[in-house]
Amino acid sequence: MPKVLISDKLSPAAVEIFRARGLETDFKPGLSAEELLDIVADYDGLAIRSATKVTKEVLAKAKNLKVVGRAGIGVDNVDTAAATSAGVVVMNTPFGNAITTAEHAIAMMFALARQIPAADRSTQDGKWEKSKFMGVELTGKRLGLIGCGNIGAIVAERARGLKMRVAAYDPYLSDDRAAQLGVTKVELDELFAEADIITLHTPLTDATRNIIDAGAIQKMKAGVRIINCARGGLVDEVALRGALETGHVAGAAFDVFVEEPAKENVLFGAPNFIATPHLGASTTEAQEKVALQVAEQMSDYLLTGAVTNAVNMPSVTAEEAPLLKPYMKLAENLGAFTGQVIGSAIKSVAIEFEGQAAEINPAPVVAAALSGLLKPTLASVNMVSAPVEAQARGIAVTTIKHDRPCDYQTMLRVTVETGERTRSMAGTLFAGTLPRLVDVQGIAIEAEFGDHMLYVRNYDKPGFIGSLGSALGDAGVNIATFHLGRREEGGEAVALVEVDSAVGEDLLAKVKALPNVARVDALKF
Ligand SMILES: NC(=O)C1=CN([C@@H]2O[C@H](COP(=O)(O)OP(=O)(O)OC[C@H]3O[C@@H](n4cnc5c(N)ncnc54)[C@H](O)[C@@H]3O)[C@@H](O)[C@H]2O)C=CC1
Ligand SMILES: O=C(O)C(=O)COP(=O)(O)O
Repeated sequence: MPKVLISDKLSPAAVEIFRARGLETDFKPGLSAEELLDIVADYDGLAIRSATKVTKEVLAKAKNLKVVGRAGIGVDNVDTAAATSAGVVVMNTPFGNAITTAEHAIAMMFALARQIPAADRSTQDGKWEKSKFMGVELTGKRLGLIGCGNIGAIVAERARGLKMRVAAYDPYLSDDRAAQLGVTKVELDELFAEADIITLHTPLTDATRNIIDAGAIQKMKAGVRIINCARGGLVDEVALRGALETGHVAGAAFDVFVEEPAKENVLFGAPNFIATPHLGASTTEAQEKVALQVAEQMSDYLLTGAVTNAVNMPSVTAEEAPLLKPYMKLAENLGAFTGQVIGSAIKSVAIEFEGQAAEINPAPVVAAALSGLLKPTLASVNMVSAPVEAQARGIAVTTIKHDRPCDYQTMLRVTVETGERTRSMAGTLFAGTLPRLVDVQGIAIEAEFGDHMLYVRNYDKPGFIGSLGSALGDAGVNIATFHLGRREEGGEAVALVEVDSAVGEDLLAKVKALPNVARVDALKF
């Protein structure tokens, strides 16, 4: 049974779900990086929030790991590229904490507008400084959103309810969506020039790092207020400190910092600066939602192969998973067959879907075909890593669906080109689940994929079967199944022989030397 480690403070709901689904579960929130390195090899699944750093080193140790589940949105604490190369699915829960985080941004906006934290401290210190804490009204003010995805859109809706005028800078926001949200789409400089309050809701990327820097602050209205409940690093902290000191920025409220946990920070103690310790997602409701969701998603993947909300793999629904599994196996076998006989660098791969196969979700099947194809040349590749490995090698991948009469109820074909030669294999599913090879290089054949096989290209001449049988028998290799196909009588032919043990180089050379044999390969599936 798969084993899961929860290494961050997830709601106990996650433990309950994992255990109810029959997974062995260890709940160890607050593990140090060293402790994680020591034990991670034992687990098939790792459930985290933002504290655990899933680095290259962790992934290198995690020999059994199949899935990292982030109970939350941002996966910047996971080395997703390294996870993909290691064949580990990374999934998140993109919606469960969005409302809660948007509410935190709104709370920060009120806290800034009315200086609530400072007023609270002063009042409880017995000062009653009524005139010191003059606030600003939010009604009618311009709110500038940088990023208008899930959370930004919720902030926009709430802010419109507060009678604010809302503008958004988000290159990926469509005009229709902006109109639906009642938000004015603006360019970044326009937002900087017009906004009374700016709130950030983008991921941290190369394009968004320091999107608010000293130059940007210069372009802002004097008296602007800035809220960051998205990611540390979106705002240049040193530049902001300077602007808070001069009063050009009238206040800032941050939930996230360049270095976390932020025990020290250049912004701490600056005038009108409010800080919370990455609390955006921390409500009972949100934590229950993300914990439940991540535990269900991870259990589904580990137990059924269903993939939901993965950031590095196409989705496979729970309903699709049982239907797609045999197709993925067939595609992997067809890919593995071609990969083992191709012999030189691959330029392109086409995966064709015919009959009932033309109706299925092709992406996971293509990933499985690529995984089989690349396995003979790459030490460890699976359907998570195969598409990026193919891309990295400049292999062009095409998916073709045919809507035409087909000899079989369902059929997949994998065709690989190297520039010098083309290899093409097709297969079907017997009884909807059993992979069968039905075509090798245009020659009809009907064969199962066995663990050890001999693939012989020969000429259709009398005596071939006998001499091949004797060569194998003399070497003590038992034949399990024997399948033949030929292009025409006396012409090019194919023999696929399933054997009970691996065929060594000596025996391969003997078979190759038999009369009428053109080539022979030992295949493994
Ligand atoms: N403080 C906290 O505890 C939490 C923080 N977050 C963070 O909030 C942020 C937003 O989350 P969601 O709204 O769920 O993400 P999302 O993916 O739904 O939205 C992000 C938006 O940013 C936009 N964007 C991307 N590049 C941009 C650019 N260069 N300039 C302007 N806009 C750009 C995208 O088009 C998208 O609309 C993420 O960084 C997430 O990690 C999320 C949950 C809790
Ligand atoms: O979901 C996110 O992106 C968050 O930043 C929430 O982080 P947390 O789960 O509270 O450590």
